[in-house]
Amino acid sequence: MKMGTALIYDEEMTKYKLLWVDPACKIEVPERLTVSHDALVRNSLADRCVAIPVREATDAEILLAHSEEYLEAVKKTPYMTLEDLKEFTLQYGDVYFHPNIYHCAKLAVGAALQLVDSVVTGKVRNGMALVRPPGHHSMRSAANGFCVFNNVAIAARYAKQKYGLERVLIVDWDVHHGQGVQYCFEDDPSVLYFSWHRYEHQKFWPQLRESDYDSVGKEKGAGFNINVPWNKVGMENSDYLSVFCHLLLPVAYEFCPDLVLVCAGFDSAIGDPEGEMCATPDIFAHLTHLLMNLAGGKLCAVLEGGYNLTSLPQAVCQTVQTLLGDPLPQPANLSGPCTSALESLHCVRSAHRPYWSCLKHAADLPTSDISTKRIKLAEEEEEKTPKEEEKSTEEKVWPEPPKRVAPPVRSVALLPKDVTCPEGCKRFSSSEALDPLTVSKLRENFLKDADDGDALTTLSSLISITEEMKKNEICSGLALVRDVTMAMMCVVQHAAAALSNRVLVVCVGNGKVPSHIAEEGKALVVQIGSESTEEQKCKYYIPVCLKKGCSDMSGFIQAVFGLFLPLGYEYDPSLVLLVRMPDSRIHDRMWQQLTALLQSFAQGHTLVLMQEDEKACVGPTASSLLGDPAPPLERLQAPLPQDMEAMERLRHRLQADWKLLQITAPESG
Ligand SMILES: CC(O)(O)NCCCCN
Ligand SMILES: [Zn+2]
Repeated sequence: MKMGTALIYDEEMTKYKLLWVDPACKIEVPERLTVSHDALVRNSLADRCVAIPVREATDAEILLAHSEEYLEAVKKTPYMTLEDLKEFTLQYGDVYFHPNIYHCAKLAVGAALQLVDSVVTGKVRNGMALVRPPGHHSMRSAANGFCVFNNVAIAARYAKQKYGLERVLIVDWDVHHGQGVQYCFEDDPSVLYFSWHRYEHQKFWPQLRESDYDSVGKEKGAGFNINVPWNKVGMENSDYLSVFCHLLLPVAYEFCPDLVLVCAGFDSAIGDPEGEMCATPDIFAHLTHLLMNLAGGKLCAVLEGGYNLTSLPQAVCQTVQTLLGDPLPQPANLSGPCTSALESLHCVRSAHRPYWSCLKHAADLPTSDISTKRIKLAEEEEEKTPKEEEKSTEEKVWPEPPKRVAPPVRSVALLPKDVTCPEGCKRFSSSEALDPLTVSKLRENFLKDADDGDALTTLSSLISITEEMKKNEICSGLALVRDVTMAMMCVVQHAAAALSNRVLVVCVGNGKVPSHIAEEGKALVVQIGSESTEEQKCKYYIPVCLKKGCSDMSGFIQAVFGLFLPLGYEYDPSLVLLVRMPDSRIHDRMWQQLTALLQSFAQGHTLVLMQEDEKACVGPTASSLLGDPAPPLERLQAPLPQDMEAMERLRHRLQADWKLLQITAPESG
């Protein structure tokens, strides 16, 4: 049964503010919370969530990440005069105190813990806590960067202690480095901390040497701290997606967390005065979705920063709407990552090569002088071509995120009569007959013996399904057919011709795929199997070979993140056709992960084709199409080196045509 999404908010946390002049702190205003919550209410998202009340954190909970002397000191602030508060604040950096901030800081921690309880106990599937003060900069004995207590660090410790979780992933997409979280867990292999942040070669606040990519963690925690420094402003959606696909997700799946906590700061969105980035609010729908199939969907998002009162609420709504399971928006103009982002991505992947088998094949980092020279060269290169993302004073403008309308029918199933329709799916029966022209075309093009009534019914039903997807009357569908290759041909032919759709075809397993359907670019066909099919003929037919075939989960997941997702984002199809070739030998869990992840594209319009003897796959496929989180894969062992090298060569060859496949800066000079 579909579990809900928690929303944790209390207006008490708006009842503190800056009481004196401090340019560094004036952006942290109560309105950040009110505009975010009001937007959720206005967009009818709040009432679709399960409202969970906040509570005050106990001393013991706060002491999970802070010292007694610090807690005792903060306890005194409610009784301080304005002068005392100013005095007290001076000992910390870029933060302010207020008579009510201690109360609000306890509520912010308590909100995060309530969210953890609701998600881990299964009362809800996932959720978001809208809190202030934020947390990720605060340290064991110091407030910092508008933060008093480290909400997410405490939540991670609390989840491990109370529920015995072994591994917790913290994803920090705030535009600042959560050094407080890094310090908390840098020697702890049970908490993987990932952060990207504006850095500009240590020129940007908090200007810490340890925020750079070579801080990989200490002692037993080596490898479990991942810093992605943004050395230029103006990063866009492509930069964020590239880092997710080529770094965070492969590592996160290898880590196989029991819980995902997100330091959900939205100052990494366009228009924010702190981040000065150019990623649009809808990208947070994709970032959220890409994390939702880890840990069986147990995801807790806790607000950190976000200071533009227009992009902040938009990004909060995009995040919550995805947590609720609504179809994703079409990703906005993906132009490929910029050189600076590629330099950073390359450096981080190289720094973490020793710790993650998915990065083993990452090219070696050149010796330091070459790398800085490369970076300098790359930057000079970029300087020469002034890009719009240079620091600009004029107000940034961006389009309102598109409305994400969930079609009346979430998923249909085209099944032989004797196969029961999974709960939540609607059995498809081709009600209206197709127009005779289409029927005659079907006969001549696809039917061996023209009067094969069943085949004709099946093919015409598939065509009807794609037409109803085009009209957004249904979101997705699955079909058991006698011949998946013929069905695939028919759908691609029709979708390309009649519906002028770009179709992404993902073929899982061996089998002859008539690559001519990819010829003119109306379809992008990627096929993954154990046979190295004939060399890739054209840009739109991409065969991926795994020595051990699709049963090799670690090789498969590398193909999904390193190839399928970047290709899919760049191709930007309006229909995804997922074809399970006969005896593909793919594990059900891997199949469900793939079915879930491919819904990143085409606003979730996914049509799954399976051979009719694969009845056992109908239930699991349907649950993924209905938005249930795919069950976690077990801990992945190393992918086969020869598979990874083959994928490297393939990626290297394709990246000229497909920019999102790049993971290193183009050879400069
Ligand atoms: C939570 C946060 O990361 O947005 N705080 C940013 C503080 C910036 C101080 N210059
Ligand atoms: Zn921030």
